[in-house]
Amino acid sequence: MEAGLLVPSSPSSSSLSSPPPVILTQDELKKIAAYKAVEYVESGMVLGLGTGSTAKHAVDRIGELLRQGKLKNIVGIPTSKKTHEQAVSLGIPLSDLDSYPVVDLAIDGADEVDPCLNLVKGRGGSLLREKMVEGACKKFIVIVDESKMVEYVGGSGLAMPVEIIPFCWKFTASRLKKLFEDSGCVAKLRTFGEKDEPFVTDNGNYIVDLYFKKSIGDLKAASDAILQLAGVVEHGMFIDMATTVIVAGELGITVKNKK
Ligand SMILES: O=C[C@H](O)[C@H](O)[C@H](O)COP(=O)(O)O
Repeated sequence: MEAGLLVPSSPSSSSLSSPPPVILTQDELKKIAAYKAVEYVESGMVLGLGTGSTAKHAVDRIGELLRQGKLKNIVGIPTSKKTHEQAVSLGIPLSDLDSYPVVDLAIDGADEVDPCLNLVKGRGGSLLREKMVEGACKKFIVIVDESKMVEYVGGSGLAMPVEIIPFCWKFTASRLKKLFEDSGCVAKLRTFGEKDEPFVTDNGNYIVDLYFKKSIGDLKAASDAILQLAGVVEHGMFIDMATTVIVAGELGITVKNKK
């Protein structure tokens, strides 16, 4: 585990008063984590490019280093249409898993990280492509600000997304809810806009967000149960997939490696 202070110390020991501590915004913390992760990128790598407000900083940085000639021969595999567009705008050469079934390194954000480095992802709706790309990686670095650290999956009280096919979505949502009745599960179709239209993923599917009042216990058992339901495409629990998590907080960067 490494740690580095973000808050500058007093410039000289003779100063009578210390400068006020620098309060970083959540977005600045995300950027710090992202830039740290990009230090692991080497020329010639096939890179999984994550999605979301944290991963966006990493993709920007990769584009910048390519432009400066400090990185060369990178092939990016984007995890969403949005990241694809961003990478194209930055001139990052792109391909896909059909051509590159093994990815050297992926860098992506997360919505929750538990003490065993299990994740919740997909609050931005990109969980399926992310899981495909990040499941094909030799190394998967997760970048978060400290607000994403939780005691257990679902512990933030926010959504655990499940991508489902649109056909009879209410039926699938009620079966999902029933699976986790003991955890006080609430299942909600993700919608957007004034008309509450269903949110549609890059793959043409819907998302049902599951909210838990308490821990769902064994994550592998929960995963198996969800994936056994016909109509479910994928869920947002990324169990035992992250190899490194970089956490940026007010007191510095912490790098947690999988044991
Ligand atoms: O679908 C979205 C992805 O899983 C994101 O990586 C995740 O939601 C974290 O996003 P952000 O960095 O914007 O908090």
